[in-house]
Amino acid sequence: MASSFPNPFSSFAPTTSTSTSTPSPISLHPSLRLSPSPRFRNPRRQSLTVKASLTTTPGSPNVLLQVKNLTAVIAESKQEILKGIDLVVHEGEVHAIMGKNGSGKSTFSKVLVGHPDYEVTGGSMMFKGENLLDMEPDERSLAGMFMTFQAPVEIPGVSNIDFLHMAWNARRRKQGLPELGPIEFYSILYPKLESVKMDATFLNRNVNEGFSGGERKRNEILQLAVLGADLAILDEIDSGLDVDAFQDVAKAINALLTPNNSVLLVTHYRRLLDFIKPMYVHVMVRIIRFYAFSRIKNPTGRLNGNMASEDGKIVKTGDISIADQLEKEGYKAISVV
Ligand SMILES: Nc1ncnc2c1ncn2[C@@H]1O[C@H](COP(=O)(O)OP(=O)(O)OP(=O)(O)O)[C@@H](O)[C@H]1O
Repeated sequence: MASSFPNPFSSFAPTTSTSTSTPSPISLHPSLRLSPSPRFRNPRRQSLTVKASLTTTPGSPNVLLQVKNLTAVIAESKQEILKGIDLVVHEGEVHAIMGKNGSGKSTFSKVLVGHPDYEVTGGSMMFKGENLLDMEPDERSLAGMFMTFQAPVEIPGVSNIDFLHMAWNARRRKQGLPELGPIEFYSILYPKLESVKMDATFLNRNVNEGFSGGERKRNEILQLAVLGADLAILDEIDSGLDVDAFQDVAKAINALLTPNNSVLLVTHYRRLLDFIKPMYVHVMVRIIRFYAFSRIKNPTGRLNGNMASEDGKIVKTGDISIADQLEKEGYKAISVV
């Protein structure tokens, strides 16, 4: 999607409070408790009954995320973007989603974390056995979801360190643990800064304000490293990174992988998958089919017919060889154009 999607939390008035006991009502990252807003409430959340059952064979990894026949529209225009997504992610798995521009990859990622620009119109999304449709964005984050955005937004008036500290303490509260003061928190933060090779001066700058594209991406990975996640959804984390930053970020992500947490990578580039190795590669693609409704040719010499697109779906799933095939042959290897 275009690099300038709106701040999902722009409807919240920013505060500059640095108090750790009273969470700010604003935040880009939903780890911070947000004041509930009707805009965030999914009007269908009560009516969409999830029938998905999360069954696991003894000894096999637990299902972390199960998405069934998910459909979603743009909240404002009601244009349907997701047209029946199915996806299962187990603990410890890395999945990559590839696909042509505009096929719905970012929309899917944002729908998973509850972005208010979209409304779910059907299907189900279960995370750790809980119905995501019953959870606000901050609840999804506190349950262990984390998303890095293609274009991370600025949060004027909130320093990076205060932001991380508040988000950290929000997680602690959720876990029933005592909050940490600034000094204790810094001792946790400092090694993470080193792990993503980020200069400490970035901590006192307002979140993403004036950051270069690559610095924003690195800052997102710092947030992930500090807060942790059971499911990290990384939307084009590789875009805009120089060669060194690319490797630093990939290393930092790999260092976060455990047998219990999972990563969903949205990427256009095979190269990232050399560093962060996915077990599954899914392709979302705009398939355009031509249906001839008459054998009679029109004056241009073409058959009369209709074009129908089948985007907003995962059309193919496999291993890394799919990414190799796309690299060599492009999406025509998969789509019918
Ligand atoms: N808030 C929105 N308002 C209007 N159109 C939108 C909105 N969100 C998504 N779309 C449209 O939905 C389609 C899918 O967009 P999305 O950003 O999900 O694609 P993508 O697969 O991530 O693309 P890219 O690879 O270019 O990032 C596009 O045609 C996009 O213009």
